[in-house]
Amino acid sequence: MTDILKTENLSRYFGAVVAAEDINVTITDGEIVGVIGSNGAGKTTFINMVTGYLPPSSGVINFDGQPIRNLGPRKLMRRGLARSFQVPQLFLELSVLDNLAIALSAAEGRQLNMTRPVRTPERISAADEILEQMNITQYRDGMVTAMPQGARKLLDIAIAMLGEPKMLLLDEPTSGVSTEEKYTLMDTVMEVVRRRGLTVLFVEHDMEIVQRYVTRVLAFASGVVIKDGAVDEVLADEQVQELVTGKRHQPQPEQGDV
Ligand SMILES: Nc1ncnc2c1ncn2[C@@H]1O[C@H](COP(=O)(O)OP(=O)(O)OP(=O)(O)O)[C@@H](O)[C@H]1O
Repeated sequence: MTDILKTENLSRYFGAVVAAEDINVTITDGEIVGVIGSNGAGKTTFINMVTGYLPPSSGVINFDGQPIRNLGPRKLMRRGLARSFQVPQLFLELSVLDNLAIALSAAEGRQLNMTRPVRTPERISAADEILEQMNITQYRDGMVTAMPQGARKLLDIAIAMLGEPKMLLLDEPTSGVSTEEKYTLMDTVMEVVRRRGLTVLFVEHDMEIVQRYVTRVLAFASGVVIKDGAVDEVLADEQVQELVTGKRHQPQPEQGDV
């Protein structure tokens, strides 16, 4: 197993606010890692720095063995690092198919051009393939506004997968999604992730989702990683319970224990 993402002393300050400080994280190819932390803990700042949306104040980011700190989101996407957003970044008044065709055209590095059709046979075929894998084919020809929130999240993640990334960073994939929809959504995403052998890092507030889908957790508090380890170990940690999850996530005693 090789390292795919490595950060060294990665920091970001907004004036006097310490949004992230000395983040040292190494992610191995194929890992599924959860990022937890209370509001304002620095999770999105970390994801934004790694994906080129926010320049770090200091520190190093290596992806796939190369330094990437000065690269923007487009270049990173072409290197194989893609992301989805807490609020899906979609053209609401366009069809689902057009959203995918436009994203594919951007992934190919093309500017939109009135004289060139955005729907080419190759793009339609690639769009149909990902729609089927994400179980959202039924929405293909309708506008994004006609999709429920869970399906919009799946479309946003589908778009992130279009450039055949090696690693996917998901910012709160289940936020705003109903309790009934969230497991179906995560099962669908994880099946595609497994089939494609992707590495995933995802920010999540829902500890049931964290426990079910990740093997390793990074716990953030006040811009610092306070714990990095196996999911059960991190969720059982006293400091994590105090600062991130609350006491209700303490492991329950086995039946018969006194
Ligand atoms: N553009 C900005 N300007 C000033 N301060 C910012 C900016 N972005 C983030 N911060 C601050 O940096 C800190 C970390 O914010 P961040 O959004 O990374 O937290 P988070 O863990 O993602 O929170 P949430 O779970 O609420 O999304 C917070 O104190 C926040 O107010």
